[in-house]
Amino acid sequence: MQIVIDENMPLVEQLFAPFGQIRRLPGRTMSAEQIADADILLVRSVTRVDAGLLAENRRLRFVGTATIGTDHIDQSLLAERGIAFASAPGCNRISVGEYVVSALLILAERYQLSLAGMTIGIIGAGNTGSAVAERAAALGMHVCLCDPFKAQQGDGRDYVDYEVALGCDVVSFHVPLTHDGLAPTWHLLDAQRIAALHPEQILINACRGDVWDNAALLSRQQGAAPLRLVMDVWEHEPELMSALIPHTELATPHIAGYSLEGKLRGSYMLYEAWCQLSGQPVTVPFSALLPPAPLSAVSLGTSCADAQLKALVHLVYDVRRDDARFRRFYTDAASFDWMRKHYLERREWSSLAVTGPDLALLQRLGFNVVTP
Ligand SMILES: NC(=O)c1ccc[n+]([C@@H]2O[C@H](COP(=O)([O-])OP(=O)(O)OC[C@H]3O[C@@H](n4cnc5c(N)ncnc54)[C@H](O)[C@@H]3O)[C@@H](O)[C@H]2O)c1
Ligand SMILES: O=C(O)[C@H](O)[C@H](O)COP(=O)(O)O
Repeated sequence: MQIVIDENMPLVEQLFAPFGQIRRLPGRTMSAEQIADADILLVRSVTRVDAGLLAENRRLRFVGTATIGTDHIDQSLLAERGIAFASAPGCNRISVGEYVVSALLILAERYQLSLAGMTIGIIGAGNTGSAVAERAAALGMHVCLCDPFKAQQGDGRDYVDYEVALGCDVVSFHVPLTHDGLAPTWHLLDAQRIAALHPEQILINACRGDVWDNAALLSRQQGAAPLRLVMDVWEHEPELMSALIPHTELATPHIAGYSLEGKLRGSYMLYEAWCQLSGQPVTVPFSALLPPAPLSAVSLGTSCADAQLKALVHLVYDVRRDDARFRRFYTDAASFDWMRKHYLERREWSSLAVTGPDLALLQRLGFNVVTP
């Protein structure tokens, strides 16, 4: 079998080599001709899998995207052609949650804010939104979930309307990019709502760039009352509106989900899906794939006060690392993709074993708390 895979997908040789011949291609420029003979096609968010890409292929059996987002996949086309599909729901939810907490800790220090007691509106209460909610609640924030679909289904959690969530001290967006249906998310944060926000609010976008009207944001930021923006995703990536970058508090090149664990889980979930589809046993355990973390253990002599918590969080991952790199190296679309392809290794908090007294908060946040 011919297996075509995005060049940025980790682990695929260990996982898919037993099934056929692997050919890696740059995801953003994959063409119909290049994938004409593929039996399996594994992509990431930068490859649009549509009629154009599949125009010369008559043998495809399985398409997988090692991502949570699926807005780049024409799923109805795959269904029409009887091509099996899998994505990687929740694969990097923890990575996104940790990205948002790192950003909040940094802005709290920058503006002398106390996160405890502040309100956070979370737009989209699925895997990533819930990961943020869990961590924000652990830090004492008052969480307001906005998700009309989950509110309608009922899951025991309380929900607020969008306009209420937009009034919170922090508003973090975690919705899929949708253009139709009951509550489409394209430009969900539109010019009218951007104008109504107050300058002390912190807005975070770690879902899809097109959920925010970036042109309207730029004109707001160029005015007398700019907002406090944390932007990981940008409208029209990788051709983003670079004039926005200097007007943000933190700016990164679509890496909120790029922990090593998150990326490996994405590939692994497609391996599991293919094994299930093809009736073959899963022979490689996920635990065998994770390398040891560069820093694996820390012992705290005293209980974990705010300062220690911040130090521990940023010992494992500090979003300022990626912000500085982005501001220094971003010049054009190619540099955007280059920074993502050559992303520096980043581990999740669970990779750090912490011992010491009174570590309940660290445990709630996902650190590997080891009782002595
Ligand atoms: N920046 C990154 O690296 C990164 C990482 C992971 C996911 N993402 C993006 O974030 C999106 C969400 O990820 P997830 O794992 O939480 O997905 P999910 O499917 O688990 O949750 C999305 C939630 O959004 C809700 N929703 C849909 N439309 C809404 C609306 N108009 N208003 C409020 N809520 C709405 C849905 O009901 C669902 O509960 C993904 O689709 C992807 O595009 C980005
Ligand atoms: O949808 C997702 O999982 C995230 O946006 C993820 O960061 C996408 O990463 P990419 O496929 O663009 O490398």
